Amino acid sequence: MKRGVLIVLSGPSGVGKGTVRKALFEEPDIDFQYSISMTTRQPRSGEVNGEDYFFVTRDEFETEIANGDMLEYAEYVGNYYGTPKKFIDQTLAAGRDVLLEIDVQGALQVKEKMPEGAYIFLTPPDLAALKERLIGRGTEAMEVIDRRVSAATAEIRMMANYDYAVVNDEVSLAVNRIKDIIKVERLRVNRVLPEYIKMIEELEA
Ligand SMILES: Nc1nc2c(ncn2[C@@H]2O[C@H](COP(=O)(O)OP(=O)(O)O)[C@@H](O)[C@H]2O)c(=O)[nH]1
Ligand SMILES: Nc1ncnc2c1ncn2[C@@H]1O[C@H](COP(=O)(O)OP(=O)(O)O)[C@@H](O)[C@H]1O
Repeated sequence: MKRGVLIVLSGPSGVGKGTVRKALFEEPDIDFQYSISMTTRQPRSGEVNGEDYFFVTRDEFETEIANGDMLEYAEYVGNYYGTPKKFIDQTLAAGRDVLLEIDVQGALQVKEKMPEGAYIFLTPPDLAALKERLIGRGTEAMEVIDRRVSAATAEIRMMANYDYAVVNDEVSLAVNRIKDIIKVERLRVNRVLPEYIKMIEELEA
């Protein structure tokens, strides 16, 4: 069976990853799965365990790490965030595509292990827009915002490690660009060829 495509949506904090990912999954014709991350941070009001994140204790998270069950993880502002490995392995093996929405550190770890994925970097139209979005979201103090913006400049340089750059000027436009990327990724020779090789081998057997 043809393996599914791993799609990694990443980019600096405040660029709109969560917003764009949610809008993408509201589209009627989406036929890929979302990899739900695990975190030790407290759920925010309205967040649902097993939908937004798997919310676990530090002990539980550290056990997962020790067992080798995390594809990648990062510590961010005192909390662990990570991607459970089993769901991704099983879904890709079943021929279904999976989307991960993770920070830049995490995406680079995944790329080392799974370079065959499609790595999408979401960019702000400019740095002023990034700062305005972080202010507008109203979840961080000004000092934290300034730190996130300066972290973002370093992260933008990491774009060199990605396959695609998608500007998040308008959410619906960014969503359409990502849908186009996924369509193209499914047509890459290295995804299609193994199936044909198998057919030829069966014919020759
Ligand atoms: N490495 C890694 N980062 C993650 C994962 N899930 C979420 N993150 C990142 O962790 C950071 C904090 O996430 P969160 O607390 O939900 O805040 P918010 O995304 O800034 O609203 C964000 O940059 C997320 O993209 C994951 O599975 N792995
Ligand atoms: N295209 C956009 N135009 C204007 N504001 C946006 C856009 N995309 C996201 N935002 C806003 O920017 C803020 C940060 O978005 P969020 O999805 O939380 O970012 P991230 O998940 O990358 O940290 C939110 O307040 C969100 O509503």
